Amino acid sequence: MLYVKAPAKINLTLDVLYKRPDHYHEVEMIMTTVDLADRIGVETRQDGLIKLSSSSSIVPNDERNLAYQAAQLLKDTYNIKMGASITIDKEIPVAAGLAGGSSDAAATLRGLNQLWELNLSLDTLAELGAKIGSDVSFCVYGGTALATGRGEKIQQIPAPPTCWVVLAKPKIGVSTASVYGGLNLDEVKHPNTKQMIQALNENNYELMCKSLGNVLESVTFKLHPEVVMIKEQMKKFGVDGVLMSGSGPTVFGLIDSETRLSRVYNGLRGFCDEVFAVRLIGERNSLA
Ligand SMILES: C[C@](O)(CO)[C@H](O)COP(=O)(O)OP(=O)(O)OC[C@H]1O[C@@H](n2ccc(N)nc2=O)[C@H](O)[C@@H]1O
Ligand SMILES: Nc1ncnc2c1ncn2[C@@H]1O[C@H](COP(=O)(O)OP(=O)(O)OP(=O)(O)O)[C@@H](O)[C@H]1O
Repeated sequence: MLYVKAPAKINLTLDVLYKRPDHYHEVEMIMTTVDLADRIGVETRQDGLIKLSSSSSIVPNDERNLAYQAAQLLKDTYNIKMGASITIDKEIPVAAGLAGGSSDAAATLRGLNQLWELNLSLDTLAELGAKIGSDVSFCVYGGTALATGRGEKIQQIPAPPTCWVVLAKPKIGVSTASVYGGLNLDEVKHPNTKQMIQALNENNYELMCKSLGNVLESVTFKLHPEVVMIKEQMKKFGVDGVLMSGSGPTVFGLIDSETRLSRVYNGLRGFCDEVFAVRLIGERNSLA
């Protein structure tokens, strides 16, 4: 069995520029990886079938699973006769705004590329990944990137200053399609993407914390007031910066002191379903 790491992502910024005729939204967002990861195992099957199992009882084990779709897409595109057994050790919460499914698909592409000796470049895998979902291309590379288009155009940028990240997810799942669908661009406050890029270029932690912004917060906050409450609690417990990731409902807080980290972590565990304290990684080579 070959094992591949599938880390979660957070959005440091998420801006929507306009709605496109194909019903997707043109986005501009800065994404980075955190040290909370699923573990994907891949093994060749001589019978040509794709079989998947996972440690989670809520993700499907059939062709609805994004990792299954990744294997099928590779097989179909390159006319591969071999099959694969895929296992998923799920650590990333599901439907959380952390790209868990997308990262599983990306890790499956990387893993099978190696296992089946296809020698495809990461750029080729990212292009394939875009057919599965908008976040998959970023997850193929990992690291830190500016994503544009519908999210599939990836430009690597410097990793953020290292710090702690507290992730807090309330007991609800959010549908990405309905959040984008509920967006009113006349109402939103756009994040300053350029300023965030400057912060990363300068390795400036304070400016990074000040530049966090996500236009989708306006929609998810209206649908789920408990997400607003988590954001307020994080501020109260003393994080340096706080934002909802993706379409939510996970909220993340950035902290650079271990003392404050335990205060925030313990405080949130009191009333939030799933809380994680992890490191911001943001380096491309961390996928090994
Ligand atoms: C919210 C984010 O996670 C931020 O990183 C992504 O923009 C969403 O990425 P994703 O979950 O991979 O999204 P997809 O599976 O491609 O799309 C799910 C649905 O979200 C909406 N969608 C997604 C991406 C985009 N740029 N515009 C959209 O309007 C569409 O209704 C689409 O049918
Ligand atoms: N490998 C997988 N892991 C998790 N969910 C999966 C997977 N494959 C398919 N799904 C389905 O995808 C849906 C979204 O799950 P996921 O955890 O990827 O959401 P997310 O973190 O909000 O994604 P994003 O941040 O990319 O919008 C769930 O309804 C789940 O059933």
